[in-house]
Amino acid sequence: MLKAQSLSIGYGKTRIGSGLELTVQSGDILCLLGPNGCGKTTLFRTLLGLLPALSGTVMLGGKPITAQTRAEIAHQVAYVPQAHAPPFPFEALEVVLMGRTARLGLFGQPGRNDRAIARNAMDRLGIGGLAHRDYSRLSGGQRQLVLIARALAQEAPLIVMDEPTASLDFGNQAQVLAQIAGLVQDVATRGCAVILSTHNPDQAFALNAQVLLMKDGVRQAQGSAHEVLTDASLSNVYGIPVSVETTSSGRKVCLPSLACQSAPTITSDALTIA
Ligand SMILES: Nc1ncnc2c1ncn2[C@@H]1O[C@H](COP(=O)(O)OP(=O)(O)OP(=O)(O)O)[C@@H](O)[C@H]1O
Repeated sequence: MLKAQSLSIGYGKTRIGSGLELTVQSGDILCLLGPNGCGKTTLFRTLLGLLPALSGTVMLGGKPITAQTRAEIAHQVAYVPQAHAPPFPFEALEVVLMGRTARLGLFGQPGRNDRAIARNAMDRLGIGGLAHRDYSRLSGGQRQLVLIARALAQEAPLIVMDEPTASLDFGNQAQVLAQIAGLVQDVATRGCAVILSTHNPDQAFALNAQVLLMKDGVRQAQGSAHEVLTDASLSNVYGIPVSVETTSSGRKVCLPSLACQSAPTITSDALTIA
């Protein structure tokens, strides 16, 4: 489905990361973890063909992504960005219908089938009641769910989500994680795959995901959450003592030390918090 080899990422002459390798197949969940500024969004933009790789290759559906049109890419991969308020007012349903764009002709208008698919996607996420609300006036969490519904309406076999739970409340975080788990198992979606970034390593355990743990644009560890997320690797990447514990129900959780630390450093050439 998606394969990246020897990938260097960045902006013009500014290299943000290098030596990145990943393969995603139907039914996979790949979780990108790493500190602020380590290059997760830059990697996403490169994998989506929105940003040229500085070197290396991204193959989507067996073809170089650079050789494919936006419409071809959109048939294969949907992107859920972090939610921002748009400058123009749209109904939430219209935003979800935008997921159908690549399936319409050049001047095509969404038809009854497209509307049904968009409504289904909203119902599936429990936000059918928001269909006619002004998207720009929804809460951050509601907007995030609308963008996830837009990706579902796109019916692409791979969904890339940039911090999909960032602005969601506790309950909606669990709901979205459950949807992600359901998507990759669901026969109706023919076992799609999901790549997501998160700042919460517990989510990688909850999803039983594959993990790419990054720091300064470089892979620190890669493999199943259970192999990769250890006290040592998390402490190293986040610069604070972290302990991975197992709950009485057998689930693993990551507990950062709250003892006073020296100031955390945001990686790369980004800010350093004093
Ligand atoms: N358009 C750009 N031009 C140059 N540098 C950029 C650009 N956008 C981002 N960067 C830099 O690239 C680095 C990686 O940023 P990126 O957004 O990929 O990190 P991230 O891991 O997604 O961070 P976060 O977890 O905070 O969202 C940062 O140092 C950032 O300042």
